[in-house]
Amino acid sequence: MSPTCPDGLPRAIRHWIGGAAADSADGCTFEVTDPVSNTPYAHAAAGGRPDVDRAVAAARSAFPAWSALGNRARATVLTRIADGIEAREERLAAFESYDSGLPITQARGQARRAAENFRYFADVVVALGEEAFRQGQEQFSYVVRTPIGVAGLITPWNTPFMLESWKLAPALASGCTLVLKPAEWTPLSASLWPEILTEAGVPAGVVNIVHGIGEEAGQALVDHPDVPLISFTGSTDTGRHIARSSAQHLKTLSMELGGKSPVVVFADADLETALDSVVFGVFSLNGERCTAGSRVLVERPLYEEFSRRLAERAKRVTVGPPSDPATEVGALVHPEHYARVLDYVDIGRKEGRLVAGGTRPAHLPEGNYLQPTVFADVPPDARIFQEEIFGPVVAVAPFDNESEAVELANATQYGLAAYVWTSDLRRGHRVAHAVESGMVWINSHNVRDLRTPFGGVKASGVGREGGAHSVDFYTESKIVHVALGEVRTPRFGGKR
Ligand SMILES: NC(=O)C1=CN([C@@H]2O[C@H](COP(=O)(O)OP(=O)(O)OC[C@H]3O[C@@H](n4cnc5c(N)ncnc54)[C@H](O)[C@@H]3O)[C@@H](O)[C@H]2O)C=CC1
Ligand SMILES: O=C(O)/C=C/C=C(\O)C(=O)O
Repeated sequence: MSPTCPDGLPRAIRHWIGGAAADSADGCTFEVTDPVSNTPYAHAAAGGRPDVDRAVAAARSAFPAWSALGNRARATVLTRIADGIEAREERLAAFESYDSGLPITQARGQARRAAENFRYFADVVVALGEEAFRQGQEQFSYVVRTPIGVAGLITPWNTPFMLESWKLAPALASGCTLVLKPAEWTPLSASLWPEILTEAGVPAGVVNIVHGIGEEAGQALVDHPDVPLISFTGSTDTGRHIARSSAQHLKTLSMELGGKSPVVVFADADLETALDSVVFGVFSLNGERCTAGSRVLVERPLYEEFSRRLAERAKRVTVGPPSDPATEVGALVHPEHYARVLDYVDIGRKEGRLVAGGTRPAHLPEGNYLQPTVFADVPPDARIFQEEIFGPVVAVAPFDNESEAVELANATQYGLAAYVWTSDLRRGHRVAHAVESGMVWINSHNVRDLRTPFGGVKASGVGREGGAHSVDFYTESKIVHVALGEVRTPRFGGKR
């Protein structure tokens, strides 16, 4: 076990079902490792169908009372959850950083964002009104919004607790009860939910957590007939598989999938700010980020200078132990993922020109560390231009004019985020409109506004979450029409 293990590290990570910690029905567990020592530090319960069945049953029995509670009362509980997260910021960040390899300073930021998610959705549902429509003096129609039932939430390993909170908060605010299946590589921070939720007064059964392998616990949740909705964040391949499985029950789906987000830098851009943003955008969170700007397209007159300076900056990024406050890039989550990223680096050596990184830092002989890596002159058909690497690796390519920039930006199957840098705002908006992506930032890095729709197009996902979009997703709308005046129904079948 790593010598830097945080205080209070559990040796056993258990399910949370109906308000109580639980082992799997068959007693199965799996080993959980940290990305610095790559040795097991705990065993986690490996859930299967019987565990998911129990969790769904608990969520179903908690649903009537929770959904009937009313938005304001649920918002009060959400605010207490936010308080509980904030009170544990340090422990939460230490757990997250230890388990996932995220630098501790960034893990603290993610813990704060998790609390913000709960405060934000508490405010959203308190402010929520319902729509009404009037047709002159004849008819009045109003929308009744009801929580959809038991939500199935399946989350990834890249910023585990924050992304769990991004689904839990709107689901709970909307009146759903839920079953969460955290990612198996990073179950540690989810082990803090039970004490946070219990302290906040969340009734037993409202939130249930089943740990386990995706193909077993996750699949059982997707297949369960009493779970009408799945919110999934993860890889595009798994998303496609879940969509196919969900078709059987016609489930409501939200899919936040992979990305290969372009950063388009025009020659008139503010070079220093654009550089800062590109470096942060692809190397923060270890590059394990769906919205990472992992393809940088630079207008020809600026291309050589930009590539050279990006390489220089990448070489100066501090790679180090996740627990060190000076660390900017920590350890990649798991040896399997590390090997996959290294494979891409080998592929990139043949496809582009390696100008920075590509190797393990000399001062870190153990652990899943990679020096931030920059490939220049990457052609658009290269695998490192097309495929999501999900690590600290960036592909850089030149373009000659605006239409070529848009063509290159759109030349992958993905369409999650895009970034445009130019001092010509008209052009910024034109490019933003032409780029095929769910989100575009102009002269800005990935600054989030929780009121805005979050999600992608093409292979990057289906649906939007964030703000009112999340409430729409976790509720069903029913329209009630009522006649206001005299009713003149066309008469069939003769006179009265
Ligand atoms: N936020 C994002 O955009 C993410 C993208 N990825 C991409 O995916 C690649 C592979 O990562 P993986 O860990 O394999 O991601 P994944 O998509 O397999 O895992 C995400 C979640 O889905 C669950 N899952 C897996 N198979 C399932 C199934 N059949 N039914 C229900 N749930 C299932 C997993 O247990 C985990 O909780 C990464 O290298 C990266 O490129 C991965 C995680 C997050
Ligand atoms: O900011 C959000 O709400 C979501 C961010 C998600 C990612 O960065 C990710 O999945 O990598």
